[in-house]
Amino acid sequence: MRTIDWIDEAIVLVDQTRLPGDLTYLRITTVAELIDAIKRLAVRGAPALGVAGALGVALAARTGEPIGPLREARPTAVNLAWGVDQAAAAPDPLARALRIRDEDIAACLAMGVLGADLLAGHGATRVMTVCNTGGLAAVERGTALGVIQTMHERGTLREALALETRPLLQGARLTAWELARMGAPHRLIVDSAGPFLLARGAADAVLIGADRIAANGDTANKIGSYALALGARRAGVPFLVIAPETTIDLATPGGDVITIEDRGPAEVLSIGGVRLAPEGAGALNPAFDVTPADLITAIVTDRRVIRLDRGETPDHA
Ligand SMILES: CSC[C@H]1O[C@H](OP(=O)(O)O)[C@H](O)[C@@H]1O
Repeated sequence: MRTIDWIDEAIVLVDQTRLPGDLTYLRITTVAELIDAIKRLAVRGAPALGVAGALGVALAARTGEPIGPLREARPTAVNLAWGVDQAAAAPDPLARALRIRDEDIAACLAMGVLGADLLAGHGATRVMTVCNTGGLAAVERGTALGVIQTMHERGTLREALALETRPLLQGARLTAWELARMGAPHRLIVDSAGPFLLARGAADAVLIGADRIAANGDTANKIGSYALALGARRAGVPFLVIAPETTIDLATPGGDVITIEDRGPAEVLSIGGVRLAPEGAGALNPAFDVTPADLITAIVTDRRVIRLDRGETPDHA
């Protein structure tokens, strides 16, 4: 099952807003439809957004729609703008987009091996993760959850603890769905339990994905990642970022200048269309946070392991 693909002159993608209840696909034939799917997280996850952006340029070549609004549809994941730029600069945008798709499939396999090898070296069998970083966030297999899948396939996964990931519940809805499909041992936890469970020794390592990695290693990822990094450091367990090279943005010097998507109060005040908070309550809803490089043990990409704990950085490793 590919999360996103090009089939019969259209983008076909899993509608992730319907999971875990229904596995359904959207057939996208205009850039406007693609932008809507990106904004409502029918398609989501940095690598998947890179492929979507590139395929969107191929659509625009057919429909004549502008690509600027596509490039800006979500600001934090560097991959979306990168995918649009790559395809727009290519003589054949569709061919370039299909290569990006295939490169992502290979990258996720490579990250799984490098990450599982690194964790084996630490004797880690119980891992904690936030949000969703499986095949649903890429084309196939994914990043951090791709490492967990590789561990499971090798028989070295004792348990994955997945944060539910409020407010949109990517962990409870998507990661738990993917882990169940692969038959991997897992349990869900509420987000605020993560640091405490690390303090109580519930996991041997924390694995997260990334939406944008700055040149110094500061990493933007789903809200809650920073808290896990603080908890991991206090507990003395490795904190690993798993992301393809395409998520590294050397043009961004540090995390302080990364734009953090604000998704507005509604997602916090209600859930599944049911109002949680009293009328009149306000809410803050940053979709991502930034983990400083000095709290990250290593960044595992499809080509290398960047040991931030040894002074390496993405621009010097
Ligand atoms: C494979 S990295 C995916 C990355 O994207 C997620 O955010 P969202 O669900 O809002 O697209 C989260 O930050 C993941 O780590």
